[in-house]
Amino acid sequence: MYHFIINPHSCTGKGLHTWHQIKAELDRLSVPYESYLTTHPGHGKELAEHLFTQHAGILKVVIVGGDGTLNEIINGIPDMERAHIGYIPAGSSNDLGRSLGLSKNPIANLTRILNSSSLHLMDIGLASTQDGKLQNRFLVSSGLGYDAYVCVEALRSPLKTFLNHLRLGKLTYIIIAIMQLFARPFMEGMISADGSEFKHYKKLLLITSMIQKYEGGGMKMSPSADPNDGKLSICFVHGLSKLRILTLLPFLLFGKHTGFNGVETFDCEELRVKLTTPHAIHLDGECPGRYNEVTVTCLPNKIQLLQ
Ligand SMILES: Nc1ncnc2c1ncn2[C@@H]1O[C@H](COP(=O)(O)OP(=O)(O)OP(=O)(O)O)[C@@H](O)[C@H]1O
Repeated sequence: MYHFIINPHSCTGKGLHTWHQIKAELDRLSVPYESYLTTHPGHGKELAEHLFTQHAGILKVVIVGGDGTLNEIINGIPDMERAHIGYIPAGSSNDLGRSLGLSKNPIANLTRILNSSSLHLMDIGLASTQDGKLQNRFLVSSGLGYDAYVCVEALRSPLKTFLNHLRLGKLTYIIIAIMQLFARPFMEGMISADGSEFKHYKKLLLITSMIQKYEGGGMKMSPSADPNDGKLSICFVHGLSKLRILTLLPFLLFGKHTGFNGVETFDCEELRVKLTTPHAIHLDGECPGRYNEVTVTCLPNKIQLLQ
């Protein structure tokens, strides 16, 4: 039995359209399944919690939606060891699908999941605060500062809806990225990796922890990220003027930004950040609030994907 969780609203309605195609194929093949459509933000998490409380043992959960829906669901699963997860991308940015090289064809993805004979184990990340107010998993990336502000804006911007209708959803992040660069102040704070001494930085633009290579609708933030190495790929930018950063954005698109002065990259198992003032954080594009002290950890081989 497969349990399908669908965000009909993902990519401004593409989720529902994709689901209709998948449902027809499931019915044609007489595959046993249950389906659940999300009705509001946060519902994916509630559905996953409910599903795993109601059923014992291993569950095959297939997610139809974008990275945000995936994020909600993996945060609702109490015990990742019990979840075998299939993913059919139907979002605006689909950075997990892009990083894993998944097909853009929903039926091809369904066929892959139904015929899956092995599980693809992959790392996930956990971002937390000491008071426990933040305790969220992520599959693709988590970022403090600039990339989070871009996500906050993308989530509420009518531009995303408009461009999704024109099938230009990827452009949303590029346009908002340029606008947010000049709208937001820099951060200041300290960073420590794997227990090293904290180092202080001024004019911090962003601090991003990547599991996958891509975020923000195809920005190759970490070209060397490996979702099976048990490590976070960190990228942070500091000490540059905004005009200089603007000239670097095209390089970021193609993952060629890493050699420049002011762009630091390294791998670690645990990253600790202490900012002088709270700033927005995103986890797979979902933005739970603003924080100033965050610990990000890699949880090796924590998710089991039907491949
Ligand atoms: N029925 C619904 N109505 C409105 N919003 C929903 C509904 N179900 C889920 N959501 C919210 O939609 C948001 C975006 O979902 P999702 O990530 O699937 O699509 P997307 O933003 O188009 O894709 P991506 O994250 O890949 O850019 C999530 O924050 C989720 O909470």
